[in-house]
Amino acid sequence: MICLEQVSKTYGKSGKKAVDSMTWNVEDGKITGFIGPNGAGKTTTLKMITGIIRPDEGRITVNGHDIQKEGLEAKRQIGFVSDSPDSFLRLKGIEYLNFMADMYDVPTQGRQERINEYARKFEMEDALGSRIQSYSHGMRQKIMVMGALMHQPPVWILDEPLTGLDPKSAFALKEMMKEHAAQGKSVLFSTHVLEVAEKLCDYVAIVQRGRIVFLGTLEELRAKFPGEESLENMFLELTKDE
Ligand SMILES: Nc1ncnc2c1ncn2[C@@H]1O[C@H](COP(=O)(O)OP(=O)(O)OP(=O)(O)O)[C@@H](O)[C@H]1O
Repeated sequence: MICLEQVSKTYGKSGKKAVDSMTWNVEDGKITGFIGPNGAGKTTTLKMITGIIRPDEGRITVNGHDIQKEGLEAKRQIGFVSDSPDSFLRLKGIEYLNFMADMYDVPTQGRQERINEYARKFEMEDALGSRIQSYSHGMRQKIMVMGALMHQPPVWILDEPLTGLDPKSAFALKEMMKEHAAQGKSVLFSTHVLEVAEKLCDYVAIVQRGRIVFLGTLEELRAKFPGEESLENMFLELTKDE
């Protein structure tokens, strides 16, 4: 479980809060979709949960570990895929996966089996021997997902994970997310694609100008808008500028 208590973040001296007093629990055993308009604060929130940036105020715990005070333990719980998969470009895919496995003390025994399994699921077997810089965007996305999952983290945090994936790989990742949640673990992912959120999520958190404006199941969201069928219209209503 991920717990945020009164978390805020302001960049620079603008005074405008990118994330504003956010209090929120991401439950185990569920897929939680994090949706909101451009600039609403999704990436900032995910980067604070993963310890990449520090909140100005508030507290974040991941499976009971405070990301500020017990960073290593908290980070061990997390597999994070960022929205920009353009890193480690000079490494070959296989080197990157072994690097990630080394970073997280994944035993060599069983490592190759895991690599083979993910490579098969994402049809990356033939690409692992090539440098990441030669990969397409979707392939880079896939190798980042594989790397993030090498240590079998209980908490998955994925920033726009389906962008650029071909239908087969998107299907494979969605199935993996469902299996992970079904094992009682957490999946939190951000998306702009409301159809994906509708089909995949148990819970949605809708963020607008750094604040959570709705948190609950899709049924609860529908109950708020009786007679409205379209998630898009509900989303637009919740996030419209006053
Ligand atoms: N490094 C930064 N420096 C200054 N301002 C930033 C920085 N990163 C984000 N912001 C600002 O913080 C706010 C929230 O941005 P964030 O990237 O978290 O939104 P988002 O919901 O992920 O947006 P998108 O859907 O477009 O990816 C925006 O106003 C953005 O301009």
